[in-house]
Amino acid sequence: MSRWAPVSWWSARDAVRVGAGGVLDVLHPLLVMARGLGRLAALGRAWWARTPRERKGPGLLAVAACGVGVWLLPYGPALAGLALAGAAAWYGRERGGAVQEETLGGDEVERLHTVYEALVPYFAREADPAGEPLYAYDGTWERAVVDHAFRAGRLSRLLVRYPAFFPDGEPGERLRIERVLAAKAGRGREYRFEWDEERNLLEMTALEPLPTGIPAQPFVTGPGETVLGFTDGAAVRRTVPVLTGDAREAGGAGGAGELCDVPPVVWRTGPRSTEPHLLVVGTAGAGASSLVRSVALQALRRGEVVVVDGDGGGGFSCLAGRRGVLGVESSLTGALASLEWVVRETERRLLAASRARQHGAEVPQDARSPLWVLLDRPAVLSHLARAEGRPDPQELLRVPLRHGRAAGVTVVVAEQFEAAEELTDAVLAYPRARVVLGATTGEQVFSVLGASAPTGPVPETPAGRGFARLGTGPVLRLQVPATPDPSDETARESERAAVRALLPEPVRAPGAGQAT
Ligand SMILES: Nc1ncnc2c1ncn2[C@@H]1O[C@H](COP(=O)(O)OP(=O)(O)OP(=O)(O)O)[C@@H](O)[C@H]1O
Repeated sequence: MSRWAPVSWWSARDAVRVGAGGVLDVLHPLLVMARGLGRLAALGRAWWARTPRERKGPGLLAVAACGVGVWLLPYGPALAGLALAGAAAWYGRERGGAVQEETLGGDEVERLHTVYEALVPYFAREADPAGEPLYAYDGTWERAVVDHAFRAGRLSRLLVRYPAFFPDGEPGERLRIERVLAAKAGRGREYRFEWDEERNLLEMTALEPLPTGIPAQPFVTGPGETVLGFTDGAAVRRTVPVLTGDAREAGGAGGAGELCDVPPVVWRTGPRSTEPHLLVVGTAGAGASSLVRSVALQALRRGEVVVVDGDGGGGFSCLAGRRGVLGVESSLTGALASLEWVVRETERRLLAASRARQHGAEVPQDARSPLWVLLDRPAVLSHLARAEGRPDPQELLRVPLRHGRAAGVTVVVAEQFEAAEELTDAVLAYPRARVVLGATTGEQVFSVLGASAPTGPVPETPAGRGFARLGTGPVLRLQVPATPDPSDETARESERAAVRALLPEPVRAPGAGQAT
């Protein structure tokens, strides 16, 4: 063939392909850098989105200060440019990045298939009119599993599509699916389930355990705010600084320790609160008394409390005779006397507030300062009252429960599930802030909170672990701060010391009886 013969079509295409490949090879470093810069920008955006509002300003300030520092350093900008290029190259690698996409191994494919097979009995239906049903005994997981992620070889996130006929509005049906998924994804972890009823999607995410052992301490809160416990970062927009238990132990009880920011469940009380009263229901020994004690210690920072300890074993004697504690009662007679006083006090406050308003004056301080009525296990006293033919102490709660919000009176009732049916209608109806504690069933959670728990079965339930719901808000996982009775020798000494440190000063010599 002559040197000058026309080039054939195929050889021209080969030449273009080789040329394009060469150009891509030459540009490859630039492409990697561009991808890395994009990923760094995405990480920055994600950090910005998850940073609480109050920490954004200081964060920006720190970044700006670093920028000025780098600018002033000799060769600072050049070194910063090199560091950025290095970071971009690292994050731009083909399989690199903070969020590394895993190629599915055989084991992972098998796990997804197992999960799919476990769901088939619930999501498949005989004689499905759909030509190719999503779930079938001889089907495969690829169409049903929309997204998934594995961490350390275990399923950490799963998004599945379910058929439209599945009754996803029924808590019982949901619970069955959640149990199956939690079992197949691996026991020993807690999972969050989110049902997207509009798109027939169910998302399961493996959760980190909540922090346990955070001791009682003066939490950074505003007036009328009470920290019930701690929850997931994604569930609330706020964090509070706390000293962790280990840090306090390291530094000695109450000593300076390492601070860490944790997301709290904050309950707001007072005249503008939509959830002015709290109901806690727990299994025996789940930590309901500790939660009441924790609320009492926080309430005493700004108000006065009356405590009724139904079975006398809740460990509230540490509060007796302290400033702001108007009474700690465990007998039926004492409880009735205290609660009758609370009723009269609520009415007095209402009257004083109404008179002040009529005269266009400010409501006097003694008619609006916070008064807390804390009842632990009232069912015991109700039973005794019935046996002795005396009035039920719970009936006396009707007035503060109904009018307490306007009178600055907050009621907290804690009871065990076994005796929950002894709670009166008023106690069950008025408290709109609710907590369940302990190893509870889905039905128990629903009966108290009026909504299902967002997570499946809890593998291990440490004391003080449960769920909280404020009004009609979402159900939040909850870990109550460790607030033991200071005389409980089974509790950790550092935690007991932390409670002792929070007790208000005594108003009379120890042993002189209870304040009334
Ligand atoms: N949040 C918590 N962190 C650590 N330990 C806790 C927590 N809450 C409770 N405990 C411990 O669990 C035990 C039982 O707590 P508590 O007496 O508060 O439970 P309870 O539900 O009131 O039980 P009961 O009604 O049977 O007295 C105590 O030893 C207490 O120190």
